[in-house]
Amino acid sequence: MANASRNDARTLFDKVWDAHVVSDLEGGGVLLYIDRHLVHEVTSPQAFDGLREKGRPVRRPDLTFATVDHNVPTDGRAIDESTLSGQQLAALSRNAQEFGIPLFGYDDRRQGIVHIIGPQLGLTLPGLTIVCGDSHTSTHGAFGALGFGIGTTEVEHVLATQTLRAPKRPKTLAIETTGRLGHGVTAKDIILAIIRKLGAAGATGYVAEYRGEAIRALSMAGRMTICNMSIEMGARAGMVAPDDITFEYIQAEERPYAPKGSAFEEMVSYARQLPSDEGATFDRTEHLDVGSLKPQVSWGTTPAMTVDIDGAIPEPQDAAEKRAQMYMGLTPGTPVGDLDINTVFIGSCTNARIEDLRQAAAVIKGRQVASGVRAMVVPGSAAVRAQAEQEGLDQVFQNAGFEWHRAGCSMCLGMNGDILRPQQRSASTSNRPYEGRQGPGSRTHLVSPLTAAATALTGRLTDPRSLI
Ligand SMILES: CC(C)[C@H](C(=O)O)[C@@H](O)C(=O)O
Ligand code: SF4
Repeated sequence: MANASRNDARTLFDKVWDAHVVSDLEGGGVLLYIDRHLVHEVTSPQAFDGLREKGRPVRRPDLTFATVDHNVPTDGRAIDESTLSGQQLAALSRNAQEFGIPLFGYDDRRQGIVHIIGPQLGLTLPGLTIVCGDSHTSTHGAFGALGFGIGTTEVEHVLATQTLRAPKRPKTLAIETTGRLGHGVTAKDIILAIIRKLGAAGATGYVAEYRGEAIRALSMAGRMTICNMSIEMGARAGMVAPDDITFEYIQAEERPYAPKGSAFEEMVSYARQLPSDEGATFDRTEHLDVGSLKPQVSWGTTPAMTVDIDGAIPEPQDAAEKRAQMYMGLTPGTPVGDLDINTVFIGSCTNARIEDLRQAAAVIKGRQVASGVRAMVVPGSAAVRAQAEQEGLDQVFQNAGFEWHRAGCSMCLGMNGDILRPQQRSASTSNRPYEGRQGPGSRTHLVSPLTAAATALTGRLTDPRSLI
């Protein structure tokens, strides 16, 4: 009996995956049922065109939700329909209307970055499969959902069938954390440290489950920050087992799509079965003690090229690191704290929730942005923006010299025209410091909202622990 129960032990991932298998595919793999399909304007136009050509409707418009995020202007500029950005926005409006899908458009108070609004509206729930034509769909795993990005061809398949062909079952990776975060060190620093340790492709083929006391102690915002960046080490998805913190978040009054009353109770009792069973085996296990963790900052062109905030640019270990240092304009041995920053960007689906804005505001309150530094806050959703304004955070930021923007992806990838000039250096709360991502020639350093705020005040990459 003991043996039998040990063999039956399953991980969180196994349970969610197994519960969604519709059938086996010929030649291997399975057909997976999809509970939520989130759609944005960049990866959906060809998918809708495909449906139109074949004369197919959207199978479950009630499980499909669209928003505009990547291309929306955040600085008050009008949408210009002569640009590719404007055309993608217009196409999504037309497609949503034609196919009967709810769209949280530019002026809707539910609008925002797709991975911020799913949880916020109560669409993201434990045990669901959630897909979107966007790699950071891993964010939703913070709820014990299986969320992952899909390509545009798959977007069309999910629109048409509400299922996804999954040729390969991912392997499982346990990331065991111990210790308690020190003052001024955050979830962003945990995930940067994990990626630094495992490498930018270190979790390819795996679904990561973040476990242990350091994860259990995090708010949902922190857990989302961590799951969000799972893809930055190649993981197919990241997950955290649901617990009371999860249920409290879902129960908050302002989540229109969350289950209520007995439906909520049912959801909770289902979710309580989901955590990995004792004795469940993972294909691989990694460990991180966060007790001595310092704020992290990326120096290179992948999130794995990261050091402690009080560290220095390392000697390049390979051609990729050498190239990254050339691109970033860095010499080995330079203390990170000596690097001058032109722009501070607080935003993105990694770190633009109300908790992130509150943390940053607490650092800058009553202080001033260093002269010559452009500092901007781009809330992750219209609702985050409204909440921040209700709390007076917009005033705190603006009094300090920050720009206060509308919600969207903005300078995370610069599709909407919010970009750096060539060779300008940013401290950014986003998730990818790739070449050219924040504009041609842009140099991005990934940091937490606390570190971004401290950096805005000094104009140099700054340890927030010196200011709080
Ligand atoms: C535009 C979209 C396909 C892309 C992604 O998939 O991640 C973007 O959101 C990003 O962060 O680079
Ligand atoms: S905020 Fe950045 S990472 Fe997130 S969806 Fe938008 S572009 Fe992608």
